[in-house]
Formats: sequence, structure tokens, C-alpha cells
Amino acid sequence: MIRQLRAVLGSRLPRHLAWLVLYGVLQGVTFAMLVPVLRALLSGEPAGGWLAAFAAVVAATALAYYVQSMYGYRTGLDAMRGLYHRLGDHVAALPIGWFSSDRVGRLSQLAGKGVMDVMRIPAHMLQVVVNAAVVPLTVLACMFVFDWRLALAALATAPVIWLAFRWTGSLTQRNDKAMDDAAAEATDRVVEFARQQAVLRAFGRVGEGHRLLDDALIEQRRALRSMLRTALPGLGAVALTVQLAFTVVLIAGCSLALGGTLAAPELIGLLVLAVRFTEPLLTAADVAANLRLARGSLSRINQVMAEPALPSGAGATPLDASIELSGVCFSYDGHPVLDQVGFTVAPRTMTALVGPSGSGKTTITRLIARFWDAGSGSVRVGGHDVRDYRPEELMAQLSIVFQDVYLFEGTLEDNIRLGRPAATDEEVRQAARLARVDEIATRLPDGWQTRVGEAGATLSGGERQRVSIARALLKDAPIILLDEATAALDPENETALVQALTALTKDRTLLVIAHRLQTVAEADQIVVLDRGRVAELGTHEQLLAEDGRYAAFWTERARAQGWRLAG
Ligand SMILES: Nc1ncnc2c1ncn2[C@@H]1O[C@H](COP(=O)(O)OP(=O)(O)OP(=O)(O)O)[C@@H](O)[C@H]1O
Repeated sequence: MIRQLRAVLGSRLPRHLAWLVLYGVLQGVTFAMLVPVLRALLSGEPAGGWLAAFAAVVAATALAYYVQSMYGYRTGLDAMRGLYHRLGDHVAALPIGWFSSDRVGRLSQLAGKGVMDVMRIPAHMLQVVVNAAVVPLTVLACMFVFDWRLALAALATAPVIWLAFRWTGSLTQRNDKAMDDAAAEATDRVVEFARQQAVLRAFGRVGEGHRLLDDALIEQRRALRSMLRTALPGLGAVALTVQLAFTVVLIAGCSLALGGTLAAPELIGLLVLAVRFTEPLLTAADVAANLRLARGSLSRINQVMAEPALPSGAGATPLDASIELSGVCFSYDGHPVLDQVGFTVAPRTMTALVGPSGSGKTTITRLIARFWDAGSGSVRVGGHDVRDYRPEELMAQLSIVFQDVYLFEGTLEDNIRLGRPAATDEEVRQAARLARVDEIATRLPDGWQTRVGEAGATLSGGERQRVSIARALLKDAPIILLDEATAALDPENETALVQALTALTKDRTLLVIAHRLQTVAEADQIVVLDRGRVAELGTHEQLLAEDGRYAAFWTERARAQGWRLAG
């Protein structure tokens, strides 16, 4: 744990620890000085010297307390800031494919509660833990100076206390993972329940969503109960052995006093010391559970940090606007999706990807954009392997128009400007006009300045895609990856979209996941995918002549469309 902490807390940790140890030693010495002070006071000897020394040590202890507290808070705040930065930098370098919805849910929990848990280690818990070791050791050393027999009695109890701590630790450790898993599962279900409200309500399955959430919460309660059941005997054992240690010293002290070999004032002082010997141990047992919780958060943060980031290439200059896949194989978590996929898209041509649902069309566009790296084979853009580019160089080559368009919190104009933040107002309007977003702007209450996105006005599916096309037009990249809308659009939206697409695809290389027959027929090349393999490849006429899968797909679609038009 210290190694993990060092990585998080950095250079401040050794100095913080040094002050904590000093504070612990000074506390021990303060308590120890009570023995001569009490002895002097109770036996009527002059106590001025001892009282002055006692006051000096108390002042030094207060100073050490202040310094170590300041260190604790500063180290905690630094740790929090540092963790946010390191997490942010690392997450920004992770492959986009890593961001599944459950991981995003857990990441947000980690960034909120997890980081606060870790921050509490230096701010609050480290002091208690260091005190639990240093104060009893100092007190014990001082006891040896005053009366070695009582010190030996206290020392004899140490192995029993240590064993009780070990036992409690091992009991609760077994439950820690179950507790962590149950808490993570409950978080996932809460996030899912909130996110999927529309789907759950649309299908009348709100009860189902409740049930999954309830199950997760019941499991979490069960894990907590089981943890308490196993932890309580351990905690009781620690409290018992600590009290036992005090009782042993008490009995030993009283018998020495009764035997006449220990004066009463010294006995009182030494008993006060014995109380101080045991007290920090009880406090440490209390914070142990919180410490384990923080340790769980720390290792989960370290797990995210250990996720391999996409290595950036050394940098390359694209030679043209071509795309080339050769022998590409790819699996999602061991589940093979693409198998020896190979085709070339020549610059300024259009290739249509067609194939049944799940055949791997979207995955191909994701590999070109390097959301993931191919398992084997190569994906080349502009004549270089995508792994040779720096991320920003690759992205400068690509405009991506996906089906699910995310609108950020901000105005309609901001959402288009995202394509190229440095664009002039005129360029933004021009791209918007071409994508027919100006029609949307006239309809909205505040025009271009209407706030859209999650908390603002929401746009229809077709309108969102037009915003996305405007972004892509503004970005003006030489290669476009486009997923055509599958949802049926009203005729007006469809015409607007087709016009926007025509504007987008002028003089550019286009790889499109085609759903409209018109797009497919206009393509220079059609790649027919089937279960992750290229089943057929050629022009519309060539493939129709082959009378294979494409011909069947075309006939079926044409018939379906004919029915729709007739209806
Ligand atoms: N993030 C993911 N994790 C695991 N499996 C995935 C993931 N994305 C897609 N898959 C699986 O990979 C296969 C190919 O998916 P892909 O989205 O590439 O197909 P597609 O041809 O684009 O389908 P559609 O036309 O329905 O969008 C499918 O079996 C899908 O379930």
C-alpha cells in the first residue's frame, strides 16, 4: 500500500511521514513526562523544573500537530489534484473502445467518491495509523526508563494485540472484494436505470428496471451484513486484547506497589502512561475499515491507470486520401468480428459497405478511426499505417458522421463550430447552409444562439445528423466515414439530408455504411460483408451480374422500397 501511496502522493509523503513520526514521539514523551511531574507533585518535591519541561514538550507537540495537519491537508489536496490530472490524462489516451457505458459509470464514481476516499488517507487516516505504532512504542521505551518490570508486562501483551489485529484484518479482507463488487454493481444499475428510462417506459418495463436495481441493492445489503458479521468478532477481539493489556499492567503495577517496590505516585503516573499505550490502538482499529475502503478505491484507480493507452505513432504525413485494409482480423473481448478483411478505397472515390446487421460494418469504420487497433493485418490511411500517425494527425484526415450524434451543452452554432473551432462565423454559416441547418435555426426560438443538447432544445434524429454533417463540412477533412441514417426520415428531412450529403462528398474520399439504394448504386465500389468477411467486392453492375449475395440484397431492398412507395 505504501508503494501505491507513494505513486499517488509523490515527493511530499516522506516529509509528511517524518512529521507524523515526530508528532507521535512527542505525544509519547508528553505522556511519559506525567510520571516525574506527578511523582514530584504528589510527594511534595519541587516540581517547577518538571512542569516547565512538561510545558515545553506540550508546546512542541502542539507545533508538530499543526505542521503535520497542514502537511496532511496539503498532501491530500495535492493527491486529489494530481489524481484528477493523472486520471484525466490517462483516460484521454485510452482507446475510445474502452469507454463502454458500465466503465463510464464506474469511472465517474471513481473520479468522485474514489478520489475523495484516497484524499482522506493523508488528510485523516495516516496520522491515526502512524500514531498507533509510534505512540505505544515511545511510551513503552519511556516505561523501561521508569520501571522495567511494568514495561515488560506491557511488552508481553504486544504479540497478543498484534495477532488480534492480523486476525481482524484477514477476516474482513475476505469480504472486501464482495463489498466492492456489490457496490460497483449497484452503481451500474442506478446509472442504467436512469439512462434507460425512455426505453424502459416505452416497453412498459419500468418494473423490470426496478427489479434489477432492487436486486443489486439487496445484494449490496447482503454483502454489508456478511461483512459486519465477520468483522464484528474481530473488532471485539481487538478491543478485548487492548483492554487486557491495560489490565495486565494494572495488576502488575498494583502487586508491585503492594509489595512495596513501587511508590504510589509513580504507580499513578505509570497507569496514566499505560492508558496512553492502549488508546491509539483502539482508535486505529476504528479507522481500519475506512482505510481498507480507501485502499480499495486506490487499487481501482491504479487499475484504470494500468489500462494500456493507445501508443501514439511517431508522426507521418499522409501521401493521399486513400484507405487500405489488408488481412484485418479483430475481436471484441475474444469474440471474433472481422476475419481477413481487405479492400482499398482510392482517393476521391466512394465505397459503400453493405451487409447484414452485425456483419462488422461499423467495426471497420472504428478501426480506420483507430478507436481500437486491429488484432492483425494493417489499416492504412493516406498511405501510412494508422498506428504511425499521432492521434491529431489521423483525426485531421477524417470527418466522421455517425448515426448517433451527440449534441453538447451549448448553442446550435457552438455545436457546429466543434468541427473546426478556429473557423470564422462566415465559414460556420456556410457549412450550416450546405447541411441545411439554417432551416433548423429559423425554427428555433433564439436561432443560432438557441441552446441545444441534453438540457436545451432537442433536435430530431434527421436534424441531429444534419448538424453532424455541418460539423464534418466545416472540418473539411479529405476522408469521410459516414453511417447513413437507418431510421425512416420524413420526405422533407430525407431531401435535406441527401442534399447535405452531396455537398459533403464533393471531391472527397468516402466510405459509407450505406442503407439507401441510391447511395449504393452511385458508389464506385461496393464491399459486401458477411459475418466479418468480405463476401463480394465490385461495382453495382459487376455484382448484379454475379447474381450472388449482393444481387439478392438489392432485389430484396428494391422490392421492400417498392412496397413502401406503393403503400
Ligand atoms: N463494443 C462492442 N463490444 C463487444 N461486441 C461488439 C461491440 N460493438 C459491436 N460488437 C459486436 O460485433 C459484431 C459486429 O458489430 P458491428 O456494429 O460492426 O456490425 P454492423 O455490421 O455495423 O451492424 P449494424 O448494421 O447492425 O450496425 C456484432 O456481433 C456486435 O454484437
